[in-house]
Amino acid sequence: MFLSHSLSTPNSLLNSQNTKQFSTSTPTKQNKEMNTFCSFDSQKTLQFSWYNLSFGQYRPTIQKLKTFSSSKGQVLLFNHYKLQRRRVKAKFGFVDPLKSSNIDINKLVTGKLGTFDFVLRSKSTFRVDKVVDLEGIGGVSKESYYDAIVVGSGIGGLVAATQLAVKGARVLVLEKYVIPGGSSGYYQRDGFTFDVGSSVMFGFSDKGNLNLITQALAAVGCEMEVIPDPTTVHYHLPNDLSVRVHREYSEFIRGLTSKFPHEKEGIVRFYGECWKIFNALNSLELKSLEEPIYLFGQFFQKPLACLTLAYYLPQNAGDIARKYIKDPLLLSFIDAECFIVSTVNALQTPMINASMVLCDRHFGGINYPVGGVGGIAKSLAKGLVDQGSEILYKANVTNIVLEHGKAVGVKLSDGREFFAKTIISNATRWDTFGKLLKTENLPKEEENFQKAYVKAPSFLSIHMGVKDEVLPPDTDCHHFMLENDWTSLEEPYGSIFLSIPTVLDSSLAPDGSHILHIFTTSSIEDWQGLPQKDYEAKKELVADEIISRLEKKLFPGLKQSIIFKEVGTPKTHRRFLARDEGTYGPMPRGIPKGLLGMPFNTTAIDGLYCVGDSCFPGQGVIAVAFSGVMCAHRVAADIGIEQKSPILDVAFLQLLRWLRTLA
Ligand SMILES: NC(=O)c1ccc[n+]([C@@H]2O[C@H](COP(=O)([O-])OP(=O)(O)OC[C@H]3O[C@@H](n4cnc5c(N)ncnc54)[C@H](O)[C@@H]3O)[C@@H](O)[C@H]2O)c1
Ligand SMILES: CC(C)=CCC/C(C)=C/C=C/C(C)=C/C=C/C(C)=C/C=C/C=C(C)/C=C/C=C(C)/C=C/C=C(\C)CCC=C(C)C
Repeated sequence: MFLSHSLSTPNSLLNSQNTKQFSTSTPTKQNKEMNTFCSFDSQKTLQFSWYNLSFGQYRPTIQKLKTFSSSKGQVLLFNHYKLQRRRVKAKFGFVDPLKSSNIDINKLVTGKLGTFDFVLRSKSTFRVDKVVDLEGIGGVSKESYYDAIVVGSGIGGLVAATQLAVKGARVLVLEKYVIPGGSSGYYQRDGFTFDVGSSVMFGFSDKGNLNLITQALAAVGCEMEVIPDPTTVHYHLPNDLSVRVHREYSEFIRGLTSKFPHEKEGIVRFYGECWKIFNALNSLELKSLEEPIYLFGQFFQKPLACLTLAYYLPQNAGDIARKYIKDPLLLSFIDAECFIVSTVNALQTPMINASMVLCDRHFGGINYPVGGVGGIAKSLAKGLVDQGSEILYKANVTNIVLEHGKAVGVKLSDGREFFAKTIISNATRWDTFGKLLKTENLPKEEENFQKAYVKAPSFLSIHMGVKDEVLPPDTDCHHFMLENDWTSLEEPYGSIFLSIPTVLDSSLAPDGSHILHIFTTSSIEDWQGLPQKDYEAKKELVADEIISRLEKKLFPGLKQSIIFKEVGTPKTHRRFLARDEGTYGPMPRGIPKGLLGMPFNTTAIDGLYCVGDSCFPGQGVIAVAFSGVMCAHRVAADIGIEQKSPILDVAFLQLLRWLRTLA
């Protein structure tokens, strides 16, 4: 795989109009040809370092970059690097810079060594007129010791990594799969680009403080083109209750009150209370709630907003809905509103989380990234590299290495080891503490978490390509369907989620066709222990039933229109996302005290942090983005690149631990 990116953080010197590019090839010790290119300005100042994008099990490390002028007036630049298993010295020569006119400073400089592909990017400054020596590899390079290693490149992990990188930390992200994104990744088949998971993007607008995905991208110089979705979701519910959630809040309220005129006041008051919370959230600068200097600062600057949030922290949406609404059918509708984002009913959904999503869809609106959701992770990964940090794919972390009880590194399934000041796990807490850490006892904190939360079920996903004539005109992008019986809402296969992202972005599918991503909750137990043939047959059978239900209720002729179909089960989620039992995230065992019991990013293990959906505030792409922002702030404070007070920290973290026990 050979990648080329555009350089989004060019150094001012490299930006010079007079920048030149030149190339050469030099045999290495292994006698393999290597071609490299580099750029420099007319003042003969070079700026770059090596970056490796794709390789097998070796990780070249920059040791030295050195330059000299040859008798022919040529400029040569040498780089030593180390392969993980055995060391190889390599020389990189760059010839005749001043004669070359082939300049493209907007391209990252790419190179190849044997089977390795490289990208050269700007970093350090060198005078090109200095003759220097080439020897001197030895010991572990400082370059291979990181400020933070992030295990996993889901949105949670990537946001933590990029936020740290822009603060000046050197980060290494290790991803088991071949592309970034995890549940927010993508895959391509027969001309279709499928989103692995949800296509509903909250926090992706250009308004306010809560557009965390937009902000995470902007932090690393990326901006994505988006398509506004006029309808967040179209509900198709029992008793033919059909509700469209319009982007315009007033239109949504008008639509809902027309179905429940007797509950008009209750509707306005319930959603009004959500706005109170949303506005409080939106007025804050969002950083780590585990960092007391920041938190006290926010209390000082915005006491009302902070007290509002503190008040709602232990509350659930269902209780508040019941204060205003009496009609059981409308309360069931509120359950559905919560279920689609939390996989539990309103009584189990924290009020802060419900408010966040029930308002953001009208405030910033739901926006779909052109080219698919996968572009978000790709952009973040590129931004990370542009900041001088690194991401390795096919890097399956099997162990978190502890030294005197502190997390100091990780070990991969192929034997490679990497070390850092801090380790951040984007694997679920169940995977982190059940698999990656080989400690005998589960820390008390994690025990408490596992007592309060269970793994939410996974999904059965059907990705289909269909002929476009099967969709009526004005079909919405997102649908939620529960046909007959409200009691099936939370049952496996009870309700059906459907996204048709090609309604917004037709470039995702070949002409004349649409993508249907259908998913429904399903548990791994249903799919375990089956011989391969029976497993395949069961997939077909269950998928066929789901498609029949959609055909009956929404799209007559659906089966006949299928061009492509691929069915994934909880086992698929487990395999590709490395999530225990393929779980969608944590789900409260009983009625939680809002968000009070959710752990933040620090863990009982010194130097080990968690990020992602098993951390505060839970499931959801925007939620894990927030968890990434919080984690980066806490880690930055702990490694000394953000302000911290050790005394306050001890007291405050203990207080938070105690508060969680009240949940
Ligand atoms: N699970 C789903 O079905 C699904 C679907 C749609 C959206 N989502 C959303 O995405 C959110 C999850 O985001 P997230 O950032 O917490 O996590 P994530 O699951 O999206 O990403 C975790 C990443 O870590 C990698 N990983 C895990 N263990 C690893 C290991 N040992 N070594 C190397 N890499 C490893 C995985 O391959 C994955 O890329 C969910 O809450 C949900 O809202 C989930
Ligand atoms: C600390 C203490 C003690 C105190 C203090 C007080 C305060 C200040 C507080 C504060 C707080 C805060 C800031 C908070 C925050 C929060 C947040 C941001 C949250 C967020 C959330 C979010 C979420 C949850 C989201 C979610 C979402 C989701 C899940 C989505 C999903 C989707 C889907 C699945 C789709 C559907 C589809 C169809 C229908 C088709």
